Order: sequence, then structure tokens, then C-alpha cells
Amino acid sequence: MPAKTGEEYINGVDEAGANVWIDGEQVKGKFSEHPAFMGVMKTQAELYDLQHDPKKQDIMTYISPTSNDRVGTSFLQPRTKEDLETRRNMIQEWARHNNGMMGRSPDYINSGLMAYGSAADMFGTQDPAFAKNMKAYYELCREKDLSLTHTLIQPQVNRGVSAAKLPDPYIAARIAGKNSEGLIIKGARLLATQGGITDEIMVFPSTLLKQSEEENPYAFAFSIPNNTPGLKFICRETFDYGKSHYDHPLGSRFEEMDAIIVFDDVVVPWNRVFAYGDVGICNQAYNESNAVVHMTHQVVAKNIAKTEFILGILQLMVETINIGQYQHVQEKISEVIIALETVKAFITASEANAKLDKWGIMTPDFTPLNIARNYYPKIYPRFSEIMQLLGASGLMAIPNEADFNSELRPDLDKYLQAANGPAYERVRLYRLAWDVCMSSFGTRQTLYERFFFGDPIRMASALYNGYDKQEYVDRVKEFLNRSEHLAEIN
Ligand SMILES: Cc1cc2nc3c(=O)[nH]c(=O)nc-3n(C[C@H](O)[C@H](O)[C@H](O)COP(=O)(O)OP(=O)(O)OC[C@H]3O[C@@H](n4cnc5c(N)ncnc54)[C@H](O)[C@@H]3O)c2cc1C
Repeated sequence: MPAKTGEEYINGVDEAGANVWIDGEQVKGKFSEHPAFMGVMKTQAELYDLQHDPKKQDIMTYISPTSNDRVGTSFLQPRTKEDLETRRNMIQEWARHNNGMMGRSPDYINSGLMAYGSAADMFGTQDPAFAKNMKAYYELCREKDLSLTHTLIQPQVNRGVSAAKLPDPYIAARIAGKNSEGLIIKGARLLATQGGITDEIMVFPSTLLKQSEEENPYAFAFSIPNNTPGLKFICRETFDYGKSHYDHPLGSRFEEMDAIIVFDDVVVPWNRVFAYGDVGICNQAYNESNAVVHMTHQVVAKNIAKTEFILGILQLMVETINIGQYQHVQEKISEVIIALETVKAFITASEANAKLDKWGIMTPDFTPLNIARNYYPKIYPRFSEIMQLLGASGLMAIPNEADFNSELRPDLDKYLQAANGPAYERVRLYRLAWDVCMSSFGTRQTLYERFFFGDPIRMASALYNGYDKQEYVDRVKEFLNRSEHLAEIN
């Protein structure tokens, strides 16, 4: 089956009818018509439709090596640096459509899946069948263009002890047994962005578990359809308030939703199991497969589009109220320009220094990508701060579309006009800025950028511990010794 259309995506999710809860009620009927999901599902459908745009087809799709169908480029296994560039162009095509405001456009998980599929043999050390399962699953997703969410984190009950030491051993999702059909999983995982509005869910290890016998039941990697019996998605309240694009330009389009995942004795069929019961194997999967590298490549490419969008909004705000002549304003916009060019340089460096990995996949240099994933969680909140500092009261003087359609219009036209245009346009821009840096949608974006790729503190520790500093230490020692030598001579 060739790359999906938007309509096929929507029909797939609607017909599957996964067990999704929101505001204390189970979602019944079509998900694509539910107020919490309709906006983002429409946008996701637009992304899939871009795969069929004749002008973009060569970027968005490639010829499948097995079916000869045109399939999505996010599944492309890069063998050359040109393949990496093709992947980046596709990622940015989607990212510019949503301006980087959808962290979970399908290419995010697909990039990890591509890496796991390419490194499928890694899963064969436990059981050769698992390697076959992984390869077959990657090919299934590629050929059917399945959309995926994922869940990696154990519930945040008591971070001071391991899951096995919690008051109930089945708080964190755990192997409860196995039978002829598959593994039985019971307990919960966090957090699945787009949970409930994809076809399937990947349940993979990412955070490292303690290497001990009692942790083994919490170690597994598998993937199942969202409508698997016993699987439940508990959504937070929606940040799409059902308002127009004028009133809520981002929330009405890109509200991806986040869900808690509950497994009530879910049977995971054996052909969907890639690893289980072995902390050692699960702990190494993310790095050994280079899934972390390809996912970071996707993230950084996406974040270029996001930073471009932020810069564009800020500059429009500057022009709208004519504050570009003030030095501190120029300095603040320069901060965003520096961030944009820095992130662009990271991705260029990662591709220029790419090498074939042991799985035969052209893999970007992780060092600049690793720096980028440590940098962006710090700089994105600053963008939001800069927007507030330059927006000031303009971020609250934002009457909505209904106000403009009322008898208030003459007042609004007069008092909210811009230095360079009418009130209606000025307020539209400032509502967009509000949705970036003030609304529930916007503050979730900030939290997302801080945390979605892992705890920034532990990512920084991993960088510190993994970065080779010895050469520089030796150089300083050599310098100090040189100084002593001179002192002796004197
Ligand atoms: C908007 C959003 C969307 C997300 N989407 C997904 C998703 O789709 N799929 C998914 O799997 N996950 C998702 N996540 C989860 C994300 O991976 C985690 O937030 C991240 O890994 C941090 O884990 P945590 O939230 O459990 O925080 P915790 O680990 O509980 O940390 C909370 C605080 O305690 C500190 N802390 C805790 N333990 C330690 C320690 N051992 N050492 C030092 N400090 C510690 C942390 O530094 C932090 O300040 C999402 C998160 C957000 C915010």
C-alpha cells in the first residue's frame, strides 16, 4: 500500500475506536469529530496529504524496496549523506506546515522505528524470532504507513525508589505473565503524546532501569494497535477550546494531546514482542540501534522550522508597534537569530560528519545533535520570555473575533490599530504570540521542549560523562608544567 492520504489516516483512527477517555467519559463515535481531537487530526491529515502533492512527491516519498510502491520518506533507511539530506528535507517540509508546533508529526517516531528496524539483529541476541519481529514490524509500518505514538516513562509516584519497590509492583507497567498467545502486561506508563489518535503504540525502553533481577519484569519492547483489548488512554483536558483559527491560531490546529497509558492485562502477541525480561538488552536498545541519533536528527530539523517561526512572529511584533529602533529590542531578536543559526549549524555539522554505522546506515554525527538537544530545552523558554518582554500589554489587549464582529468594532479599530496597519490584523498577530507564550497550548509547548526528550538534568550528566575532555585537560597540564620549568630556570 502506498503512502497514506489524510482521509485514510482519519478513517483508520475513526474505525479503530480505541479505548480513549477524556473529561471522565469514554470517547464514542468518530474521533475526528470529537472537539478535543478534530483540529489536530485535520492537521495530521494535511501532513499525510502532502505526501501526494505532485510537486513534493519526490521529497515526501520514495520507492519501497519490497513493494515498489511510493512510501513515506521518514521510513527511508539512509545509506548515503544525500539520503540524510533527503530525510531532512522531508522532515522540514512537514515541520514548516505546522511551524514546528507538532512535536509528534509522524516522522518523529518513524525515525526511531527506521533505526530499530535497521538494527533488528540487535534484538536477536535474546531470541532470533525477535529480530525477525522487529524487521517485519518496521516493514509493516512502512508499507501501511501506520501512525505511531510511544510511551517510555514509568508513573511519577516515587522517583527515590525503583518500580519494584513501589507499594504495588503493578503501578509501573510490568510483565504479569505469558501464555501461548503472548506477553501479558499490567500497570501504567507515561506519557503518550497523540495517544489515541494514532494507529499503534510503541512501548519501548528509553530511560535506563537499574541492572537487577527485580527490575527485569519492567524491561520490554513491543508495539500493538491502539485498540488492543485492555489498553486504555487517559487524556488530560484539551487545550483546543473549539475557538476559531483567529482566536486560537495554534491550539485550534496543533493540540496534540498527552495521555496516560493503562494496561489491564493486555496480551501482546508474540510476533509483536522485540525484547522482554532483560534489563541489559533493553537498556542498550536506544543507543545501540542509533534510534537516539536519528530521532534527534528529526527533532533538530523540526526545531529549525520552529525557531524560524518564532523569529518571524517577533519581528512582525517589532514592526507592528515600531520598537525596532531600541537597542535592547535588537539584542533580544538577535538572541533568536543566534539560536536559529546555531541550530542550523548543528544539523549541518551532524550531516557533514555522518558515517555508516555497523548496521550499514548513514548515521549523523551525534555530538552536535547531542549538544542541540541539550541546548534547545534551555533556549526555547527564553523565546517565550522574549515574546512576553516585547509583547507587554499587547498580549492582553487581544479581543477575539466575536468582539470584532460586534458593535465594539469602531472602538477596537481606533484603539488597537498598529503603527503599520489595522487593528484586526494587529490583534490576529498578538493572539498568535499569546498562543505561543501565554496560553495553555503555549505553556505546554514550553514544557514539551524542556522535557519531551528526557530529563534535561540527566541528559546534561550523560553529556558530561560521555564527552572526551582528556585532551584539553592534558593541554592545561602541559601548560602548567611549562610554567614550572621556566620558574626553575629563573
Ligand atoms: C508535554 C510532554 C509530552 C511528552 N510526551 C511523551 C511521549 O509521547 N512519550 C513518552 O514516553 N514520554 C513523553 N513525555 C515524558 C518525558 O519523556 C519525561 O517528561 C521526561 O523523560 C522526564 O521524566 P519525568 O517527566 O518522569 O520527570 P521525573 O523523572 O519524574 O523528574 C522530575 C524532576 O525530578 C528530577 N529527578 C528525578 N529523578 C532524578 C534523578 N534520578 N536524577 C536527577 N534528577 C532527578 C528531575 O530532574 C526533574 O526536575 C512527555 C513529557 C511532556 C512534558
